[in-house]
Amino acid sequence: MVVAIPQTEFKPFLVSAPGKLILFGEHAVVYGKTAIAGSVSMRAYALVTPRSDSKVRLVLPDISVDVQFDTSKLPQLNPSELSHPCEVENHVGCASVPEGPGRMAVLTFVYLFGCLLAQKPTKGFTVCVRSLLPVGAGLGSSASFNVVLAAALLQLSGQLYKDGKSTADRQLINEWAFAGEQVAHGTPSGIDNSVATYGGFLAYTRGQKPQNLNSSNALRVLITNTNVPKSTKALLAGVRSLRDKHPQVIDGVLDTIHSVAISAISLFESQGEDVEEKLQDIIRLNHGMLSTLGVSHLSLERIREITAAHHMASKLTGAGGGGCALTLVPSNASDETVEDVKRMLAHEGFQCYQTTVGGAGVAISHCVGAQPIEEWVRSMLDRQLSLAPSTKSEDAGYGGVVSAFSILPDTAIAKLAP
Ligand SMILES: Nc1ncnc2c1ncn2[C@@H]1O[C@H](COP(=O)(O)OP(=O)(O)OP(=O)(O)O)[C@@H](O)[C@H]1O
Ligand SMILES: C[C@@](O)(CCO)CC(=O)[O-]
Ligand SMILES: [Mg+2]
Repeated sequence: MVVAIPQTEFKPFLVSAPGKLILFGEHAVVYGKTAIAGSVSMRAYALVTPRSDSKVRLVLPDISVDVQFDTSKLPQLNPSELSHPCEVENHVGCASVPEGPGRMAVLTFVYLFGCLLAQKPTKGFTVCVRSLLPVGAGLGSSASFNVVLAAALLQLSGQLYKDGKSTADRQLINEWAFAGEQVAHGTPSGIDNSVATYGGFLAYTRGQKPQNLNSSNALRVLITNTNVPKSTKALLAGVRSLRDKHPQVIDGVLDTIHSVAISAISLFESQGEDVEEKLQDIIRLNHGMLSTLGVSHLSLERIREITAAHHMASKLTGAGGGGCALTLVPSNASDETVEDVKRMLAHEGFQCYQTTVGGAGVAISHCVGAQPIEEWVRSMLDRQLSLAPSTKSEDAGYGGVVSAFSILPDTAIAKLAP
């Protein structure tokens, strides 16, 4: 049963969740094949603060959204009466949802609010989400956004019993975050929200419990953002239509991608001398298959060329069509070589990130006592960033996040409005 918390009972709280890096198996995972992915150290943060009126406000400075609704105007939704979460479009009623790039994010909020909170009289609150992840670049920014939003609304509805720490809490967060991904993308596999919820390094097959991978091979990975915008929804639809036209051919490609992921699992667990070389091979093979599916881009091919000249294999990661590429850096590559590659990539206008793979999933922290909110947010960000050991706060744009959050509470949040 849903029990909404009266506003006076809740103190501000902060939810965070990581982005993800898919090493092998994107797209094929949508069709029931296995993929391998891990969390990255860059995270999304949702700060939830109470209000004295009955409005709910959603502030998304990263995509220039600042909307406010009267709780009584938002639709009550029963998920079992909608054939798919994306149908929320037909139920927004008189709640005005902006056109443009923020529309999907707001619709997701309306959907989750309508399912989780609208049944009960709910006092007002503000949710502000900021992210250290590049938006729409293949690192799972939508999934971490959906995980923090789902966790925040579940927390407000009184459905989390252990602040998101128990298996049952995480399962619930993951289910609702998946619904959020469905609002935006139609047919996601669930891998992105699973990584953002559980964190770690895992093999994922749709409908099965994710399998934790304990890689004995510490991976050195370079992520390069092409800065070419792409639409995950359109790329998923493109692969679907190709498969509808040529089912046997495309199923063969998807099966090969599955075999690549299965080989990768055994390589991650083995110790042989040739493991790294074989991983480089299957990275190239996996990219070739993705290119066959039509989801590569000239910019991604350029990254492959530059890194190949330094004996490093690269592939697209995430939905493709632009976004990011990952490069496996051989353990014997000198720092000088890596810096050379990074310089050449930067020269082409690409942006490189260095991150570790694997780290904590969703985390919720509450503001307690009389601590000023700005101080508390800063200390929480410090603590939550330290969940991902390799992230240095200054590398990750920490200052930007704090300044967006620090002008909360609500009276000052108007300054964030575009
Ligand atoms: N910081 C954010 N604030 C608000 N909305 C966000 C934020 N980050 C992501 N989103 C939502 O997610 C959308 C981008 O999701 P999309 O799936 O296209 O890219 P991605 O998740 O970064 O890449 P991929 O799915 O390939 O890993 C944005 O248009 C927005 O709706
Ligand atoms: C392209 C895809 O496989 C990964 C997007 O990060 C889509 C999905 O699994 O939902
Ligand atoms: Mg996404």
